Amino acid sequence: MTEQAILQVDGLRKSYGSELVLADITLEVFEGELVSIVGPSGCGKTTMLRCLGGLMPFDSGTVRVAGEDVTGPPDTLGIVFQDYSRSLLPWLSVAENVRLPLRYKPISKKEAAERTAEALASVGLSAHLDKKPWQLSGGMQQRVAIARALAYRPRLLLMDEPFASVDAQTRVELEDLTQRLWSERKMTIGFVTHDIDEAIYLGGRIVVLTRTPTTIREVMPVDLPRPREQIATKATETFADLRASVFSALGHHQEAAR
Ligand SMILES: Nc1ncnc2c1ncn2[C@@H]1O[C@H](COP(=O)(O)OP(=O)(O)OP(=O)(O)O)[C@@H](O)[C@H]1O
Repeated sequence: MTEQAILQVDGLRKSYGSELVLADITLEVFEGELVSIVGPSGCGKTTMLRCLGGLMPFDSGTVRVAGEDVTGPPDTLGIVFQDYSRSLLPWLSVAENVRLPLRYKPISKKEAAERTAEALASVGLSAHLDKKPWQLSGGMQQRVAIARALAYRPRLLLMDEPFASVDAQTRVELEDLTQRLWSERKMTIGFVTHDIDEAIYLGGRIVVLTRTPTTIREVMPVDLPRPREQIATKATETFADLRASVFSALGHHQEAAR
């Protein structure tokens, strides 16, 4: 059986006015993969995810999710953004925030309620259903945003620097939560980060982007067994070697751009 690409990006090009941001992105992500995408600050990571998620038009190229050309937000795709304070509605409870997008799915109210409860349980927030997002810590708010995406049951989940705004301890907890949810739910995840260790720790492959006008510099396989563990995995020689390789792939480009 051949592997099925859930995401196919071919020659994606995107400018803002005269500023060319994405020059040529060609990438396949296969069903069940967790792919990390790293790149220098401002290289267009968010722009790329917005194009992949059908939230923004692009100049040329094609994006296909589950075999369908992306012209608007695909039903099979969920996105978790970095800025949870803007993505959650402050006047709705935690449970209502998670349930909201399910209104657009052809499912009964009963099923929507079940999915909401199940998703919030899986991120450890069953005790906080009736609170407002602003009554929770930053890490808990990002768990709500993750639960909202899970309840939607996407085949492909894109995460845009989701843990960049939380403290270091919360960040490692959320990384482990992501790893667990990915392995339990057999989802496909595209995880954008500028943190090299996070990219290696989570990814089965790492896509390294250049600076703008952005292309893919390198795709590196991550040959580390799962489940990964924060201290043991990061202490391995393979992890250290990968850290050096990703660092130099990013740094090499900076040299070339001078
Ligand atoms: N809506 C917009 N209009 C015009 N230019 C934009 C817009 N959004 C982003 N840009 C520009 O496009 C480039 C890439 O921005 P983008 O936010 O996609 O990069 P990024 O890699 O996600 O950045 P960061 O590492 O800071 O998160 C930047 O030069 C930015 O100023």
